Amino acid sequence: MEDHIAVDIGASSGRLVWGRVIDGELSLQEIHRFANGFTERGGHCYWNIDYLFGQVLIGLQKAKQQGITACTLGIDTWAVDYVLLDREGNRLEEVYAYRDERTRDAVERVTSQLSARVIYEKTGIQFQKFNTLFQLSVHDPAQLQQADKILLVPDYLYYLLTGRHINEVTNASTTQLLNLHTQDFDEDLLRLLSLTRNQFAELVQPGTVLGPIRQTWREKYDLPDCEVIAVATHDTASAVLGVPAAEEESFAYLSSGTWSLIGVETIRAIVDEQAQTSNFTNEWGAFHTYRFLKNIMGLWLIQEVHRSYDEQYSFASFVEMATPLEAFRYYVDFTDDRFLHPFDMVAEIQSYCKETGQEIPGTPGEIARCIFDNLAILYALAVKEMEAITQAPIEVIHIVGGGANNELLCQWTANVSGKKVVAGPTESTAMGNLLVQMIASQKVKDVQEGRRLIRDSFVGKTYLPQDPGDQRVWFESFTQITKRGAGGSRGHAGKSDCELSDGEGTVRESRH
Ligand SMILES: Nc1ncnc2c1ncn2[C@@H]1O[C@H](COP(=O)(O)OP(=O)(O)O)[C@@H](O)[C@H]1O
Ligand SMILES: C[C@H](O)[C@H](O)[C@@H](O)C(=O)COP(=O)(O)O
Ligand SMILES: [Mg+2]
Repeated sequence: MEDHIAVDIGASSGRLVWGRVIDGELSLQEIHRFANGFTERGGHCYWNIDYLFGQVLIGLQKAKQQGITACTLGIDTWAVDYVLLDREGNRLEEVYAYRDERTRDAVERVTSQLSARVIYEKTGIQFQKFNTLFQLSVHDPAQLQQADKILLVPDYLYYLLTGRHINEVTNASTTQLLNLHTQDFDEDLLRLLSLTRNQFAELVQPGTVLGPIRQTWREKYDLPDCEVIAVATHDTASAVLGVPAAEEESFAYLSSGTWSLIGVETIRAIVDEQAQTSNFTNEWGAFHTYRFLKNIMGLWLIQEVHRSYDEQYSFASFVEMATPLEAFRYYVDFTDDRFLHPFDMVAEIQSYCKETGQEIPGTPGEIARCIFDNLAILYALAVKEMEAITQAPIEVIHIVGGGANNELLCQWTANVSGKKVVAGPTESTAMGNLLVQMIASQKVKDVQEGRRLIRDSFVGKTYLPQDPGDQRVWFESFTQITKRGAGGSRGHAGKSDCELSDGEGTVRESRH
């Protein structure tokens, strides 16, 4: 098969991207783009999964109209959220969105039955209150008992397309239900949830061929003849595959979209106390790797500010307004759960600054600058923590996803971390999705060859650190103000504060 189509659905937008290797380069074309986002009804947050599946079919129909008659197809989406199916394959209810408040106390409830340390040693997954483990722990038990199959969102889209039940491993690992040692769902955790193994599906690796699209869709829509392939269906796992790193590079990736997922690729999980205290995760990667990473609140913050200002400013204009302003006038600990789903993000940021005795950002540019500056500090802290935990130096940070377009944030990530930053590709998730399809189709030999193809096919932008002199001031001010805290529920990140010593750039760790 020469043509490949990636469906990449993030929390804020989705896209279908056509890819083909032409004269030794990866040629891409965006075929269809659509908005995504959860809606709130009756005090709960839901995804519109029927709308999303409809957009996939519309995108495939557009592909056929553009002359793609036969192709492979892969789907990736955000993590943790799931669908309950009955024996006939019908959805038992709406699909909850992970920002739903129902899990506010779920971590404490679960870890009172099985300790956090035991759960972390079993799974290696960061404690985020919206992980599937915690969502299922607060789900109506009667509904759970009726579930014949529990599929994650991309698994469900694959099921709708092909009729096949699967749980693909990279996304299944984000449930915090997979056992690192057995490489299967953990029996103790399933028992704690009163669930059984056969309520989940067959665990499959990226590259597994699932078959054709069901005849029922091909009769209703004029679709290409597709060979559907399970890719790295967790969008971040695909994003990591699409990072154009050279084989010899010691690199960190930063998948910068709604979330900022910053991490390194490892071949073994790291589940020591230091990793747990710093709330790093070991999500499963493609080809038997692990994604040792940390969730940082990300560009959700500016997406919500965009909404607070009635969408009158583009993301590019926020960057333009923020760029000329003084750096680090405000310090905000965006790991605090209060920023996970506030009613009004602008007001929440202003309240935090008032509560911590700081000046209050008032203009859209000041709010944006506050967000970008403090994200840069959190990225730099995560890099310092990873170097301390893995004992491996990080030479370059590859920023991929929509955030690669944010020149201010890319530059200040370099300034505060002291590392070289390479920005792009924006569509690394789609490229990683295509990469698995091309490996499965034997068009590309392996990940290294695929990354070389991506490197040869697009030009990234390099940012070198500037103003290294002020780093210590920024870190120490951030640490002092955020340690004072501002009320609100702190994130489940057992944060360790890395502080720079006297400017040599070495790292001295201090812990709460
Ligand atoms: N031109 C731009 N300038 C600045 N930021 C941008 C630009 N384009 C996209 N972004 C940022 O990228 C984010 C979306 O990234 P994306 O990877 O598409 O998110 P997701 O996959 O989570 O839906 C936006 O929220 C915005 O902050
Ligand atoms: C809730 C999860 O942590 C989240 O989905 C994250 O893993 C992720 O995949 C974010 O992807 P975006 O493209 O929505 O930023
Ligand atoms: Mg994304």
